[in-house]
Amino acid sequence: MATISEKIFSRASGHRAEAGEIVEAEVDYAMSHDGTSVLAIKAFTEMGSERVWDPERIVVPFDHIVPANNSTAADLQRMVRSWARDQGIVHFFEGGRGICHQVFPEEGFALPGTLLVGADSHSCTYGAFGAFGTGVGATDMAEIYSRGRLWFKVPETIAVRISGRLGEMVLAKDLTLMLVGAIGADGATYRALEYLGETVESLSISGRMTLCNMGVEMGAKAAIVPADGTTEEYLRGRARGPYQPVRSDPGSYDAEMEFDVSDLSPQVAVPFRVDQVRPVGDLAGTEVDQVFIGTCTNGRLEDLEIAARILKGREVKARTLVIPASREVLLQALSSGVLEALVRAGAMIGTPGCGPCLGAHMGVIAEEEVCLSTANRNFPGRMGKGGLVYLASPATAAASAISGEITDPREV
Ligand SMILES: CC(C)[C@H](C(=O)O)[C@@H](O)C(=O)O
Ligand code: SF4
Repeated sequence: MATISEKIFSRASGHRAEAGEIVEAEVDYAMSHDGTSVLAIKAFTEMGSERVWDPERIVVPFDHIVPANNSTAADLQRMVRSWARDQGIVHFFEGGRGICHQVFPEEGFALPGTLLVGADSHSCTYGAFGAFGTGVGATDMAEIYSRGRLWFKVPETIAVRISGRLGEMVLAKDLTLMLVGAIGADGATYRALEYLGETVESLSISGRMTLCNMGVEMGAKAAIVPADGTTEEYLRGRARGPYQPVRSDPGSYDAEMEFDVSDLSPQVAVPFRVDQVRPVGDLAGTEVDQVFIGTCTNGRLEDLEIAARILKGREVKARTLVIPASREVLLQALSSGVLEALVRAGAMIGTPGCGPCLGAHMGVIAEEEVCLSTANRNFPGRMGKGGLVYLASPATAAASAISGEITDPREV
């Protein structure tokens, strides 16, 4: 009897791996971006390493500060580019291609049954494809650059079963925020979350990515949706190679939880905790200075589409920033008319990337300003010193953009 995580670590370590055990495992693909590559390269060099283990299995997308906002960022980015060139890194993605967690799956690296490690906490997003995706720090990444292997503690798994049909204008993000509120910011520390049940099965890849993306906000090492037909369909023509999906054996879980989302309303996480989650109705009327639709949580086509549906033919009152998660998303939004509807409504459009998500550039807010964001974190100072970040779905964000205050998307 074994869980998905145990099966993945068994294959990657070459022996039967059980939860609680520490194993050395071989990584299938590694990822580091413009931000964390800087530190990982420094550690790699300090370790005395000269060549990377496999230039085809290290993926480097530029996304956190693109285009560079000052000469320090430009210098560091030049250093990473030239290191990648010297090492012969094959999968280097220049700024504008998109957010690492969006580009990585789009390019077919996120495959069922694989072990994927990123130097970024939201690498748990790859669990949406039935993979074990996890984030590590720069020194661990340097070790992977060098040897392609790392020590891992095989996590116990909490099965989270979700039933019920999501209502009109109630999205995967609302389901995700509800779970973060219920499980808590440290409720899944060092566990793997496995999402099951009819509601999860009915989610699109985009919705599954939103769900898995916030796994780390509950402390989880990984958040996994078992691969199925929806996964296969997405991977057709994208997958980088053959893959072997794995499933958990019944009864292999450490704990099980159940939720019914039939009556769920749109949810909002209030500053400064991701698990301080309330129904949108409780916050209706809270004034909003800026609305931000984007990030690795909610910057995909589906997210922009729902926002455009709400904003079409209307005018935003709060300043509104839309940043597509990738060039692929931007192009689709362009050809489908989604982008035009957003621009006509008064939205600013940014270069695909992280944008102001972590307060670095392109939409940082002022002290005491309120931003309603579709991102995954609302810690103090996250989008600018003294600013307040509320987290919600793209539908709630669009509805609130029109009125300039937090608004239930079912009421516009
Ligand atoms: C910059 C990076 C290390 C960080 C992370 O790991 O999550 C960022 O992406 C974030 O969302 O805060
Ligand atoms: S969009 Fe935000 S949460 Fe996602 S990787 Fe970028 S900074 Fe981190």
